[in-house]
Amino acid sequence: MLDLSIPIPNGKHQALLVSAATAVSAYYLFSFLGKEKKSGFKEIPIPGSSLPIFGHLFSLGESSMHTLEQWNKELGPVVQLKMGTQTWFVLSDPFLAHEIFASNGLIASERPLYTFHNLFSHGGLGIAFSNPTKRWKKARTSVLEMLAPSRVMDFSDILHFESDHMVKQLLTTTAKEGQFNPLMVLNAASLNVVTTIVFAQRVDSVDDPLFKEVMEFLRPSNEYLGVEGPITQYFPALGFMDTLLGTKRFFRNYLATIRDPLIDKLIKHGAESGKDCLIKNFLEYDIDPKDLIVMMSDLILAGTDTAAITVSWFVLLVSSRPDIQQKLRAEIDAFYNTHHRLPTFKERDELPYMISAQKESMRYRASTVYGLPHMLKEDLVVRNYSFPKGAIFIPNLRGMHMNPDFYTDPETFNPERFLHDPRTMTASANGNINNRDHFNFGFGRRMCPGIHMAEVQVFNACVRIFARCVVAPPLDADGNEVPIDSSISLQAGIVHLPGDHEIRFLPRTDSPLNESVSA
Ligand code: HEM
Repeated sequence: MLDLSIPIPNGKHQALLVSAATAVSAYYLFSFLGKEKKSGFKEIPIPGSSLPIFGHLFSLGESSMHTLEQWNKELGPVVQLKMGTQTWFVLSDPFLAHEIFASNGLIASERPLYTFHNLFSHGGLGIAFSNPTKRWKKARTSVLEMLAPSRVMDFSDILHFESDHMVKQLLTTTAKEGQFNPLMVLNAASLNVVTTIVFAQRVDSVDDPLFKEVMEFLRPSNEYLGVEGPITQYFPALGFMDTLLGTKRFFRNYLATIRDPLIDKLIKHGAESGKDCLIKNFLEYDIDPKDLIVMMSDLILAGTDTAAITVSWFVLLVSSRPDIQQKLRAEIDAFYNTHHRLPTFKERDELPYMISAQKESMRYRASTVYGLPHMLKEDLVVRNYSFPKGAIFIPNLRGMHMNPDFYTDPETFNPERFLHDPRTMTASANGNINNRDHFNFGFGRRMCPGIHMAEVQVFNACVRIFARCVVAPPLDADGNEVPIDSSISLQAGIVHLPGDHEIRFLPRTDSPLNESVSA
């Protein structure tokens, strides 16, 4: 294990921080990450678009992502970083991560509760940013029960409806605008799945005021709560900067005026609605109202962007690959011609290429690079590594997905990679680590409880997109197709999305569903 200790800032850097008030941020921190330690520093360029704004940075993580991936490649599967007063261990070995998080889950499942996580979770309530206490277990169990495969099956009509609606929007927006970034349409669809199931409420389009309200809630949380959150969480001595720059006040105010009222409104809507929805079940659990707000906001935060970005990466990756799209369409059409309807998730075995391509897309471009950090409750020795109590583990999911000891030729996008493994992602994630497909959903006791719902959502979305559309790259001014560069991405806090791009969804002329498209 190599120790890449990053020193607490010296006087010069401190002065720089204080004088450049608006520049205090992860920018500073990650410019350390962009330098190779040992003798002297090697600068690694940081994308010019990255500007530090009020203590956090939207896109700088892109640089840290490549730096950490490189360090893991050069230095081994565990890189130790001294982040001010904290010790981080960045892990890129899936076997080691499994040993730590799954085999030693009882002591490796805490969350580091930083300033903004603490504010977001109202002092450790909810699920995602709370420690594994009895209360957390009860809250997590309630979510696991409600998102269990049998329950998700009950929501099939909702899931199919939202996928169909989304495809219509993708087609009509292309017809109107020529080409566009589909992320918001995809976001509205994944939001609708969560809000319809939980609160019996949905938005009809990205112009719906409720959608805008939800986006206003999601953005700051995603940015502040990602691994590259504000610098003050690594240097408690700089805590005063949160006050000085107003970041704490901003975040408190944002929670009090945007997040909490929005979630409260959704809860009331669901509770009073005449329709079946999960909030009624949650209310039966006798959960403290503040806790309920945090739990529900965890679900929206965790379940909206992640699923939408997953679909966004998939369509981007195949947009310049007619050969792959042809195979996807052939499977769907064959199913349709036999059954006269589109396949449900239960019938996925008839679409092995689709399953494999989805898994590969999630491996090749995951919607989160680091997932969420875990913290160690007690000292732990695994193999010949010794991890101290309080150590923070950063699962480098991208590093794992590009690890040549786990995947053959990992840098190649190979949709056929998982043809031999049609298991659901839930089965794979809970099975033998040697055969796990990918690591998008994290590990052990903190593994994503929405894994099944996410997989069903992504499956439905992709089936319906390729049943009705040809996905095409954008055109330049001369009308020539310009392939989208999938190496350009944006590390936007918790999530990792494709760089800004445009794409086209063209109606298929050869689809057996053509009549329903024009209907
Ligand atoms: C493709 C979509 C999704 C991806 C890639 C994803 C990924 C993740 C990851 C990496 C974690 C952290 C795991 C860890 O700490 O080891 C997580 C946690 C979580 N996810 Fe998901 N997720 C997705 C969809 C969903 C959905 C649809 C929901 C629910 C509606 C959801 C709810 C949660 C919750 C509540 C947690 C916190 C669990 C805990 O801390 O105990 N996620 N997710």
